Amino acid sequence: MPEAILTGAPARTAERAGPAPLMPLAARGLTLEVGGRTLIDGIDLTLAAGRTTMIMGPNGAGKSLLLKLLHGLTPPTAGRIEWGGHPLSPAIVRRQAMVFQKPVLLRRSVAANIDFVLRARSRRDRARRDALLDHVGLLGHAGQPARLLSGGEQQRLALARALATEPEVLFLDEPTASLDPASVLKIEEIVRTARGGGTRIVFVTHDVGQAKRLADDVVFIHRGRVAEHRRADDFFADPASAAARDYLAGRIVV
Ligand SMILES: Nc1ncnc2c1ncn2[C@@H]1O[C@H](COP(=O)(O)OP(=O)(O)OP(=O)(O)O)[C@@H](O)[C@H]1O
Repeated sequence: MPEAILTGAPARTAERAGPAPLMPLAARGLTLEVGGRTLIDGIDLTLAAGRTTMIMGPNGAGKSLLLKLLHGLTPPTAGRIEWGGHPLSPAIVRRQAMVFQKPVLLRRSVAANIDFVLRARSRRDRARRDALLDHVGLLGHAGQPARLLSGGEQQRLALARALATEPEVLFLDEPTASLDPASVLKIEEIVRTARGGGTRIVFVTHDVGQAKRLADDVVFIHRGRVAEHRRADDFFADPASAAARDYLAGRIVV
């Protein structure tokens, strides 16, 4: 079974030249104002290839909005985003996928949810679908209506749908926020495998333990700005910003 089916991004080698790499990401002066409120306030951010970035910060800091801006779901009111030196475009967005806290699924069977994505990419093939379902532990549920799955299973199906697009960048917005610990670990394992296969992970979480388990680097957002962006070990050992220090110490940060 080809590794890419399970892990997301196909290997890009000299022999198999594809489009230019999406990384690094460079966001400059990224700003979003809505109704006179500055929700994202001049963010400068550079993300290198081959890593898992965890985005952390208190409620309302702007984490989800940042993800939506980077993935092109919301246009900024000022600033720019470049992926691999190119402005964000529909072609770039198609090379990325996003998973939300509430799984986005079709009211069809588990298998049909994957078939739909594969067909949209002209890659429908039963072996491929079954490999994806097996990878997320849902092969035995293939014929069931997706809406009857448990919350954790639905989220694994949402992840399988995202992986079916072979994303080079996978955005995850609190995908495990309402799940039990066993489901959380299963999803983390799938994310880890995707990263191992070369998919760039950008993951919003409130769960400090999860961030420690997965992060190569941490972006801490506070009041629509990057309070700090550090290697994970450094961030957790000695956060530089007062907001992150308070957050990690369990103090209320507003
Ligand atoms: N479409 C929108 N229009 C107006 N305000 C918005 C919109 N989306 C988000 N906001 C506001 O922007 C701020 C940041 O929202 P965002 O969802 O990015 O926060 P967050 O850091 O992800 O928070 P949480 O951890 O609670 O999910 C919040 O004050 C929110 O109410």
